[in-house]
Amino acid sequence: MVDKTLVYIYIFLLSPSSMVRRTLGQSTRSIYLGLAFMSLTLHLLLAFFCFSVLQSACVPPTSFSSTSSFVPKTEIVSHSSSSSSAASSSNEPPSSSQNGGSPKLSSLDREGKGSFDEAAEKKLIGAELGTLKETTRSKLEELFKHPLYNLPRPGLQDDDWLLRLKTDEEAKETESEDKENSETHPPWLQFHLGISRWELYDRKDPILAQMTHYLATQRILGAAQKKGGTQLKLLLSFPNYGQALLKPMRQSRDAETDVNLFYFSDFERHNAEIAAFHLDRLLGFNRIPPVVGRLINVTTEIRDITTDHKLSRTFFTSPAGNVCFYGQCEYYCSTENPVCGRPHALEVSLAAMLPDLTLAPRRSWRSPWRRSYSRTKLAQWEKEPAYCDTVKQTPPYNSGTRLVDLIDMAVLDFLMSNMDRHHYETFEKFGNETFLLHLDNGRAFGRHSQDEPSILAPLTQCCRIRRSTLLRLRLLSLPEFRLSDVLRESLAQDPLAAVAPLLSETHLSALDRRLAAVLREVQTCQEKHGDVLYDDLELDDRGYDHQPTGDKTR
Ligand SMILES: Nc1ncnc2c1ncn2[C@@H]1O[C@H](COP(=O)(O)OP(=O)(O)OP(=O)(O)O)[C@@H](O)[C@H]1O
Ligand SMILES: [Mn+2]
Repeated sequence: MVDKTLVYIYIFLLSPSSMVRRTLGQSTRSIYLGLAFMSLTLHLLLAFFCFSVLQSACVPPTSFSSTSSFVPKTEIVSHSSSSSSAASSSNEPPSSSQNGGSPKLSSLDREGKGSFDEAAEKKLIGAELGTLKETTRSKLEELFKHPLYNLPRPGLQDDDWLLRLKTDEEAKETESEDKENSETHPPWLQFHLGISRWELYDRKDPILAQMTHYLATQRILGAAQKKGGTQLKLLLSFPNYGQALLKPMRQSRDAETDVNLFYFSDFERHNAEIAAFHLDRLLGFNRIPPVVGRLINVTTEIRDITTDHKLSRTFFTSPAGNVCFYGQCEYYCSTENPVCGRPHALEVSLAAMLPDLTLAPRRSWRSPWRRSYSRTKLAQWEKEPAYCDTVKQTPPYNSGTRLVDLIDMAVLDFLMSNMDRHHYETFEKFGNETFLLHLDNGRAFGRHSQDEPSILAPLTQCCRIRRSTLLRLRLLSLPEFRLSDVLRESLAQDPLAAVAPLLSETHLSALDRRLAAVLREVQTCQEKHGDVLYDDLELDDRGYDHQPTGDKTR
């Protein structure tokens, strides 16, 4: 800066004065020289002032330069690195550096506490304001420490696991070998082996973080269209035979559903699939397969590697120079509704695939509260106020946990405003005594400005709810664990959070509003009925409930 000032003075002194010499006479020359001298003096004074007074402003803040490395706006390379950059954008501290790069340690519920130098942070954001403690405490971590998220798990017998690798005899013979194998199994296989009668995964199992890391980072070896359903989705394959269900981003994240579109013709959203997985986990259900966001290159990671000709021939370059495709399906698979990269980069959701149907067949159940899927007709449940009485007497809703499971699902769907739950699935192996799979959440989170009370019909019409569910909902309505706060924190761990928050603040606050509505609904029920709560906290030690639906009440 000093050099620059001197150069400017030099130019000012010499250039104009040499011109003056050529054009003016002797008398005026002395006036100009006088002026030049004054100007030089003034500039020297100015330079001196800058040195003495403004020196600090000219020096880069070296003491803060180290902090810039804790907010890396880096490329999405791994679960842990992306989570730290995502957390930084919401003023959360990064996850522990010990977790860096290691999928094993980047446990989903350990986010929020890091090795970041607290003194440096105090300096940076001004701890004297007294807000530091508030901003660094992880509500998510606290929530998962709560006893309601650590209830004793039912004892599991052989027939309570979906898959088994070996018979008992074999396992005994090769116990150590077996243990070794379980450490080298690819994450998707470990995920499959962890599916039980009562839940899809154990929230505390490190395999969950390994699974999302795997989906977010593995090389894509194959991509083909997946049949079933109405909208475009792809089946990706990874090394070690892993697979994922891909749903692409089709519209801007915050685009609200067109008010003139029926729920069954609304676009599916990749961020809804991701957010639904996080929400279901926060509600303590663990009934949605792990879903993670990923930024893929449509050209190198789909177009160039796919052997699915029906898919590859729908690729084109748009007038804006973006690489697009549309595939073949019932809804929105046309040139007018392309899925486009920017120019190659595309946000997608990747869901872990469930075990193949040949290994673990599933049963699909039509929901008793299914909508009519007609523009003109109403469904039975919309016309009959006592509809639930009929359902309660109809197997499998007349015994076990099926009815309250369905009500759990209705609560999840109401919170995220998913009107498209026409069917649900269960694993055939477990018969009727098992959890319900909450698959296909692509049409959730379409509208934040409105709530859809009809989604809660199973709760309002039956006036039943699991005790554990209600207690967790109450917990999530407290300021210390506020649903919007824990979901924001949870979603910040997804790699795509580095691109933009997965749910806008408007959607997050809609969740708090809807949660309050659910609690009001339960309150209204309790004022009218005596058998609202289904006490699932007193089941037998295998999680079975042997009594008819009406008996486990409080
Ligand atoms: N993670 C998964 N693993 C294995 N199969 C899955 C998974 N997710 C979904 N499926 C299967 O794929 C089918 C289609 O998926 P999905 O329901 O998400 O598609 P869709 O186009 O949204 O369907 P719809 O148009 O009926 O709403 C599902 O019915 C389910 O059986
Ligand atoms: Mn769908």
